[in-house]
Amino acid sequence: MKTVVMGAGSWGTAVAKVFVEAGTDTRIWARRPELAETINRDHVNPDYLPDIELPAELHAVSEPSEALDGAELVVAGVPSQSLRSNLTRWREHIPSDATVISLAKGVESDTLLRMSEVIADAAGIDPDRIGVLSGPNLAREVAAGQPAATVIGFGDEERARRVQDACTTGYFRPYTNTDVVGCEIGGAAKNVIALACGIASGAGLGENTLAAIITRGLAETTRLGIALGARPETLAGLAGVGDLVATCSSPLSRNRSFGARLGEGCSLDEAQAATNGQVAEGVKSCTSVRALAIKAGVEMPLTDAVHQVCHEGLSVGDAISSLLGRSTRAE
Ligand SMILES: NC(=O)C1=CN([C@@H]2O[C@H](COP(=O)(O)OP(=O)(O)OC[C@H]3O[C@@H](n4cnc5c(N)ncnc54)[C@H](O)[C@@H]3O)[C@@H](O)[C@H]2O)C=CC1
Ligand SMILES: O=C(CO)COP(=O)(O)O
Repeated sequence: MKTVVMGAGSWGTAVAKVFVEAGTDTRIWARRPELAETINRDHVNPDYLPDIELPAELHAVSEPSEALDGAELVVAGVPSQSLRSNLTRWREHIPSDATVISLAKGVESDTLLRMSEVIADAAGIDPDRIGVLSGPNLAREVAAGQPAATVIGFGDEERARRVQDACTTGYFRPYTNTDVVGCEIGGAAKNVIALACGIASGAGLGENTLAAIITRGLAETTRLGIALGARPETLAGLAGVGDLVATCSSPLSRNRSFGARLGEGCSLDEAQAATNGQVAEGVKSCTSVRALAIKAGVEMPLTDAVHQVCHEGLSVGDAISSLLGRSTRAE
């Protein structure tokens, strides 16, 4: 399955390495020509994964037309809020029978569309050909070859199996799942809950608090998923609880680290400045996930609190008091 990964950030680069190591003919598109040159010459991505040696077979290009030429599988690896504008540029070069998967974990701000819906809308691709790859996959750990599992979500199971074959290695184990909605909601919502965990941890709170946030975060994510047509088992699986636990627990998570800076008292701008250009998707998705929940008539108190802390000036102390001040109820 001739594959191109469109986006050479940390996750796009790690995923391209996995596909090459699974024996798949793989290219990577980097926006900046100098990064493509460095990957080809030095077999390293110095900005995002500086200490990881990339396979010599991985060829990088910076022209979308060249990258997409003859691709049977297109892996979209740019951040959620830039996916639409990129697809508009890639659209005419995507082969008409190519399969497309998204790596991005977010919900588009203006439209509240999930990433697979953005791909269908912006590139005019049949939804049967669109899927996602989502799971507990911190890029640095996967790039280092540490054992990890993930989910390939497609409505069409046969297509999911072909992608699964193209990225199975001795350390990377993809499972298939036909519940694309569940995979996407799990991936987008966990970033928001990881921000909440970071905020709590930055404010000096301990493991009991974090366990409560993770567990109640899963409950509100599952409520939203079910309201949008997801299967609860998906949210109890790798793309749900698996990714939630990895992201909420790891110091490698950009969302958790971003939240920790807010919890320590940094402003949103100060926390943003400390990311070195890396994306913390939950900062924007807290607002779009909250809006999706309001539209679906679902309560998401943690997501609402994260949105208010990030974008409405609510203090961390007031957010905690307001969450604990909610009326008591059965679990
Ligand atoms: N890093 C990780 O561990 C994982 C990330 N993801 C998801 O993968 C997606 C991509 O994230 P990363 O690769 O980690 O991001 P990153 O922050 O490492 O890099 C983002 C990449 O997108 C490029 N980019 C940024 N704005 C762009 C634009 N407007 N047009 C074109 N390219 C643009 C950057 O140059 C960079 O190559 C996100 O949705 C993230 O949630 C999913 C699983 C793991
Ligand atoms: O999605 C991820 C792990 O599965 C990466 O999380 P962060 O974007 O918070 O680093």
